[in-house]
Amino acid sequence: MKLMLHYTLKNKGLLFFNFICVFGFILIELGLPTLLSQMIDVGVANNDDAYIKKIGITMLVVVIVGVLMNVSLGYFMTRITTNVTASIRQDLFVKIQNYSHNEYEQLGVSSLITRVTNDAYQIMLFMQNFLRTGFMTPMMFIASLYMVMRTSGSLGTYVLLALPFLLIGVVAIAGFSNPLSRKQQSNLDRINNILRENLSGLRVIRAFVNEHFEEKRFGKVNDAYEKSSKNLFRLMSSAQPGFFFLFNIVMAYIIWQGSVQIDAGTLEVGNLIAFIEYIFHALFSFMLFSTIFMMYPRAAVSANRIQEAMDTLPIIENKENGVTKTETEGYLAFDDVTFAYPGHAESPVIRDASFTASPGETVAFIGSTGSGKSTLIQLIPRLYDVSEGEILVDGVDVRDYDIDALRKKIGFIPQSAVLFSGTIRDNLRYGKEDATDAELEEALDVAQATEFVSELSDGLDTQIAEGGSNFSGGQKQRLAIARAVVRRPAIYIFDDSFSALDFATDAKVRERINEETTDATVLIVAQRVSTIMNADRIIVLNEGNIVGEGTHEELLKTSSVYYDIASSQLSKEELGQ
Ligand SMILES: Nc1ncnc2c1ncn2[C@@H]1O[C@H](COP(=O)(O)OP(=O)(O)OP(=O)(O)O)[C@@H](O)[C@H]1O
Repeated sequence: MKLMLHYTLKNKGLLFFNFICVFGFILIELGLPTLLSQMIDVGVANNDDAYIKKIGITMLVVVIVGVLMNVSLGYFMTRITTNVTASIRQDLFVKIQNYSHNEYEQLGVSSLITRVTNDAYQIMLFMQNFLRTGFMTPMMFIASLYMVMRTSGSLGTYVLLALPFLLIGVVAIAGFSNPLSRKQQSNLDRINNILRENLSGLRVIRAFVNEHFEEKRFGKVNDAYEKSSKNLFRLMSSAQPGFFFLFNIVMAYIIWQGSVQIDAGTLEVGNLIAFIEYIFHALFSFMLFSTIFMMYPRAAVSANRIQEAMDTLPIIENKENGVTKTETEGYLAFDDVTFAYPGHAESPVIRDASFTASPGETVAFIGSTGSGKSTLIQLIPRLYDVSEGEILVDGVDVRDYDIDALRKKIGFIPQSAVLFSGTIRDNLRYGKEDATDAELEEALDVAQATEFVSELSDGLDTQIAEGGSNFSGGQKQRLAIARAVVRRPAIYIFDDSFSALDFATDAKVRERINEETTDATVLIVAQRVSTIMNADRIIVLNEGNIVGEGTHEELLKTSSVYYDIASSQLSKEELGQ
């Protein structure tokens, strides 16, 4: 409720007009039966044609104004609803953008997608109803009830007697629907999760002929979603016939009692007709409001899920007034760095790591799989924060930087190349918004991508399909390298970014990078010794510890771990034996 209220109150002007329209509409709806009763009891009873005509014209004008009020209400309600949901979606998106890896893992990517899309949609549905019905019905109910009691207190008592039963029904249904709504939304998260995995892993599924298994897996969560939805909808739809039943009983009883009073001469026909209209309005308002009341738990579950995502604080916080400028560019130092993933404090993945890297230097990292190479380099752009020790970039602790300024110093090329939908040009400019075509072509040349891009009929304007699926792994990697080169950062970080390139291309790309990055600091993580053997310095990692540091030749002599890796990949000649 807090979330919906907060965003709704941002539209105070529109809310005011929404309220005016509701109020006007109610006055008109309740004025009509009064006019009708006057027409019957005064005009018709006295055969006064002029009076009937006068009231008739007044009623026509009132009806037209009522229609205009209703149309305007629709307009204001729609504007508020769309404003509110668009703002929620936008703010949530911005919030998610600022999450660190930890929060993505904690809340789950699929769940975050459901929150931005379906949960926001649930709120929109609720708001649409609330701003019209939720505003109108309480006022209509109270005003109608007042008119009911004013027209005939004795008949009105029957209406009052029926109310507690209606109230108990509504509260009970709202109570039952809350856990069912929560279950339904979390089942939707699971559907989204499987769908995402399936669509992105389609090739693997086909290669392993596992379509049937996946169908069964999806079927299971789909059934669970269907079951929770069925239970919820069954509960909601059972409420309406129940209310209508009670509604009709009250109406029938009142018409019967009203006829008895007319017979006895204590009630006039016009009054009974107006009375029935008022009861209709009162009970119908109650019923409509109860629908809102029953819809609320569902919207509240969605609002809570969005609120939870909004309230989640990223563990990586941007320092206020953080450092934006430094005297030098590209100096890196790890000082006794220990790191454990959040929630795994007892088993650090990096232990007491210390090393330096300077502009013009290429420092490589090698080690067995799982030794902590990717983790170590992710600490530099603060994708995670160190648990102990410090990382200095140009003499400043990375935690003391303005995070954007820090990341602008770095060109990060991750293990699996990520391309965005759009053209090749758009993707390359991701590194530098105002890069000229000449700069883009230069970067493509460094990444050895000129040839395949120029062979494409649309060249730089070629559209990249979702996930870059219209390019090979090696082509994607080269485009990702070019994107980083466009930025001309002070520090390049290649996280196993040459793995999908053949040996010749790998060598050419590195040669060109060496030529182009004479002033930059280059960090390369690799599995292939041939990729890093020419680096100025190689750091050997083993189970999170730095167990060797030096040139290829030095390490062959001093590090048994390095020697084992190298001897498993290189020939005796290459090993110099
Ligand atoms: N998000 C995470 N949460 C918890 N543990 C993680 C996470 N990511 C990695 N790890 C663990 O950290 C250790 C180091 O992983 P890392 O990816 O840094 O190794 P690596 O040397 O880069 O491996 P590879 O060469 O296979 O890419 C592994 O034991 C891994 O299970």
